[in-house]
Amino acid sequence: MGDEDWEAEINPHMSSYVPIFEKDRYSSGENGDNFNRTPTSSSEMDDGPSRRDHFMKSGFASGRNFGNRDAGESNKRDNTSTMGGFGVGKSFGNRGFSNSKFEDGDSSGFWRESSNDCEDNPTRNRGFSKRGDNDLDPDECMQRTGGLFGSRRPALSGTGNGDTSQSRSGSGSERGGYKGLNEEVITGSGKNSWKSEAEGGESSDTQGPKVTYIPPPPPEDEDSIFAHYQTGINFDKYDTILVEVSGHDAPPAILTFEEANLCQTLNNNIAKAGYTKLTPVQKYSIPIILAGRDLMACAQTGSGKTAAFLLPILAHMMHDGITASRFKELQEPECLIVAPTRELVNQIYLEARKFSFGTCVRAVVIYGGTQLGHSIRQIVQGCNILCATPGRLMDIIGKEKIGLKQIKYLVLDEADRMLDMGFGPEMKKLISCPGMPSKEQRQTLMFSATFPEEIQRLAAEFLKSNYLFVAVGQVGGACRDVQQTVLQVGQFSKREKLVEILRNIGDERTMVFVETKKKADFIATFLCQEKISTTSIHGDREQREREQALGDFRCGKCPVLVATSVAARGLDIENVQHVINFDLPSTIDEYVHRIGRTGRCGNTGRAISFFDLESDNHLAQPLVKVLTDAQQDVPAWLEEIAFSTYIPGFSGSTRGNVFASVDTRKGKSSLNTAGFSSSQVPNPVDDESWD
Ligand SMILES: Nc1ncnc2c1ncn2[C@@H]1O[C@H](COP(=O)(O)OP(=O)(O)OP(=O)(O)O)[C@@H](O)[C@H]1O
Repeated sequence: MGDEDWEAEINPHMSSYVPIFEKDRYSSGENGDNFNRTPTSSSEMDDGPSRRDHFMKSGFASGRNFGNRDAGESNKRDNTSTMGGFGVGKSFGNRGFSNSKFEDGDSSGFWRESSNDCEDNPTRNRGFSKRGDNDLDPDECMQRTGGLFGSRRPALSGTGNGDTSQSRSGSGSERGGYKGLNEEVITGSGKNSWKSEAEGGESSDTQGPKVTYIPPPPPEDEDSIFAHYQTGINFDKYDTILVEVSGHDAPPAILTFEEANLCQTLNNNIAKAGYTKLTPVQKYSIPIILAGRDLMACAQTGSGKTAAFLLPILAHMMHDGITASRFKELQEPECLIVAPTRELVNQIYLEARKFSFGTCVRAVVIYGGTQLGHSIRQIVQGCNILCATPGRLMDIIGKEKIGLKQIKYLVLDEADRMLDMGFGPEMKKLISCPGMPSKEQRQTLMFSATFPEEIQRLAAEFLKSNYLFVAVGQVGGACRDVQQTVLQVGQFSKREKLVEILRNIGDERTMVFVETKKKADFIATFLCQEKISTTSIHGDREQREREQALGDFRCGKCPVLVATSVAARGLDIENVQHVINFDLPSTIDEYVHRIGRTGRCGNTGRAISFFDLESDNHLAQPLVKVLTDAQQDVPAWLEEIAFSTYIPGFSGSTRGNVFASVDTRKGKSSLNTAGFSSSQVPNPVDDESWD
C-alpha cells in the first residue's frame, strides 16, 4: 500500500490517554480515581490509608512528600508537618545548620536513614559505592539477583535500616519484582511458561493496595501536539562534530530531510515540529534504519536520537503497511520501544504521536505506577507502536494483551541502561518470549549517549552480526554546550552552597541531583523552607506525584526540581538552564546523562557539581577526562586528585581517542571502561523505582 493510501486512513476518533506534564491537566477525576483529583497541598497532606502505609514502610511517619510543595502558602503549612516528618536533622543540623527546623522531632525518621544516605561513605572512594539507602522498593526489586547479569544491587547487609531493606527486598523477589509498591498484582498464569520462577511467584494479590492512578490524557489539539522549543545558537555547530560509522556496507549519510524521501505526511509533521535541519545522529541513523540494518548509535545528550529512530521506523511502517489499528483483545504491534523510566517512555510516546499525526499508525504508552486496566484499555483500542517500561510490558505480555509475532522493530532507548545488570534480565526474557521474532527477523535499534564496552558485548546478543555502529563525536562524553564547573564542597557545606547558588540563579530552571530518595525529599523540603519554590521526583513518589512534580517544573511553577537519577536520562525539558550535582553520581556515565538535561539541541546550559573529597575521589580521573574532552576548565586540585588516585584499567590519558566510546568490534578501549562504567559499578540508582 502506498504512502498516500495510509495517510487517507486517518482515524479521527483515535484517542490516547497518557499524561501530560501540565498542572491544569490533573483535574480529571472522571474515572472516579481518588488519586486523580487536582492535587493541592492540602489534598496531598490528606493521604489515604494506602499512602500512609507506604510512608510508614519508608520510615517516614509523615511529610516525606513535602518536597512536592512550591513555596508560599502551602509551604507554610508544610513546615509544621515537616518537623514531624523529617524532624531529625542530626546529620545536617548539627553541622552548621543548628537553627534548622529539621532538628526538631524524634530521631526515628530521617536521622537513622540519613546515617546511611547522607553521611560520608568511605566505600565510595573505591568506586564501588555501598548504597546506604536501604530503601528498596518493590518496583526496584524487579532488579533481581541471579541470571546472566547477576545482581544489580550491592550487598544490603550492614546498613542502618536493615529490617526494612531486607524484608522489602525479599518480598520483591518473591513477588517476581514487577510490582511497584502500589501496583496491581498480576495473578500468575499457567500459560506463562516462559516466565521465570521468580515471576511465577508473583501470584499473590494480597501485597499492597491496587494502583488506581489513571494518567490524564494529553491534549489532542494540533498546537499542543506540535509544541516545541527552539534550537539553540549552537545547533549549527553540530555540523562540525566528527562521526564514525563502523561495520560493513553502511549506506551513506543524508544531508537533508528531503534526501530521506519520506512521505508527505511525515514531511509535514517534521516541518510542524520545527525541524528544518538534521542533527548528525539523524543524518547517519536514518539511512541506516531505512536500509533495514540493525544499529547501535551513540550520540551526545539532547542531539535528537528519538527522531533518529522514530522517523525511519514510521517511514517503513507507512510504506510496508501495518495491521489496522482497531479494537482487538490481542494486539500485535509492529514496533516496540522500551526505555528505563516512566517519564521517558511517555516522552517518547508523545514524540511518536507527533510524528505519526494524521496517519493510521497508532502509538500507545504503558508504564508502571498506573492502573493496569488503563494500560490494557489503551492497548486493545489498537496498537502499532508500543512504548513501554519493562515491568509493565512483561505484565501485559503475561496477560496476553500483546502478541509479539508482528514485531519488526525493537528499539532500546538508553540501551546501555536497558542492558545493564538492572534491566538486562528483563530484556533477555523479552527477546525469548514466545512469538518474538528472532534477531534475524526483526530490526533491532539501540540508542544512548553512553555505551560501555562490556554492555556493547552483551548487546551483540540482541543484534544481527552485521549491525552498524554510529559514534557521534565525544560519545560517552559530555555535550560541549554545557559549561561544567566542579566545586570542592564538603558534605556539611553543601546545603549552604546550594542555597547561595540558587539565590544567584533566581528563577531559571534548575535540576538538583542527589543520591537518594530520602535526601531528595529532605533537600526539597529544606529549599521550600528557604522560600525557594521546589518540587521533587524520585522512585518513592507515587506516579501521580511524579507527574505533577514534572508538570510544575516544566511550567515554571517550581523552577527547582530535586531529583534522583531516575530523572537523569532522556528527559527533554525546555529551558533547563542549570544542573547541580549536589551529590555526584557513582559513575561517570550517570554524570554525563545528568548534565545532559541542560544544553540540549544547541542551547547552552550550566552544570555545577559539588565534589566531596571524602566520597568522590573515585570520580576524579574520569571527570578530568570528560571535562578535558568537552574543552572545559579543569581545576588544578581535581587534576591532582586524578593523578594521585590509581584506578586500574584507566588509560590515564586525557587526550585519548576522539571517539570516547568505540565499536568494541574494533578492539579499542572506551572511556567508559575507566573503571567506572555503569555495568561494573553498582548502579547509582539502585534504590530507585524506574518503571
Ligand atoms: N532536527 C531537529 N531539529 C530541531 N529540533 C530537533 C531536531 N531533532 C531533535 N530535536 C529536538 O531536540 C530535543 C532533544 O532531542 P532528543 O530528546 O531526541 O535528544 P536525545 O539525543 O534523545 O537526548 P538524551 O540523550 O538526553 O536522551 C527535542 O526537543 C527534539 O524535539
